[in-house]
Amino acid sequence: IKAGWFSEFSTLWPGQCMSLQIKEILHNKKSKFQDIIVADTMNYGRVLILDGVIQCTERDEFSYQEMITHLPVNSHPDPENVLVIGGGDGGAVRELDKHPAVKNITMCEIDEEVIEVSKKYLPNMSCGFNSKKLKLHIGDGFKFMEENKGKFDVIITDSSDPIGPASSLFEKSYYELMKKALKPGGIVCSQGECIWLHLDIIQDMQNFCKELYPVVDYSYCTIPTYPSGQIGFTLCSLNPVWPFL
Ligand SMILES: NCCCN[C@H]1CC[C@H](N)CC1
Repeated sequence: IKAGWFSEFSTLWPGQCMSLQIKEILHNKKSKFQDIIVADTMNYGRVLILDGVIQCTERDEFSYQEMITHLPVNSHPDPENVLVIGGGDGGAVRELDKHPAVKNITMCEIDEEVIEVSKKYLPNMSCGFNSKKLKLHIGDGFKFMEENKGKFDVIITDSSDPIGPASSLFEKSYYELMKKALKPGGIVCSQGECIWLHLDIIQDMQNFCKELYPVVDYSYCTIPTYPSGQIGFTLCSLNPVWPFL
């Protein structure tokens, strides 16, 4: 990558790619898990790129971070204890901290270097790490889930794509684990990919979630720098009665 244009090629969106004009590369280093790049762009502010995939830009991240957090916590009558798997840029925690009913935020992020890079270059997102409600764990969300049963009112999986470190977070066994980690009436909200690109993954996830949770749905937001300009959320609730309030 050099100052000029960054193009987001991936087998997950064949035959298309989003490109951003780059003003300056601020960080470019491999962590234990992935390549981490932060760059300053022409008109999206700073961008975080992991293994060549755009994770968030300062200009449009709010669209995704607000939805993935406020959809579940505003669908729950008393979302006191919230778990975030992933979310190392800090934006999800920033949003959760705003909600008066949220008392405890637990975060489990596998790559500590993403947090350090966000603290250094993405202050508008990493401000979330100043939350007094936050308890931070560095580790694998899958393992964390196995060790934390019946503790959470809401679980948010703010992950990258099902290639590399995040692939296990898109499997049925992970949703079985989350179900055990929820309190009665708990709600799950996960980064759910894009209907224009991943309808097969989405359909498969909706089907296996319906075997586990009484209420399963899919929501989406528009976000210009994600592939096809939008991304969705897989929502599951243990409370069978909508609205859960
Ligand atoms: N907090 C941002 C998490 C990143 N979310 C994903 C990044 C990769 C995209 N292709 C899909 C969303």
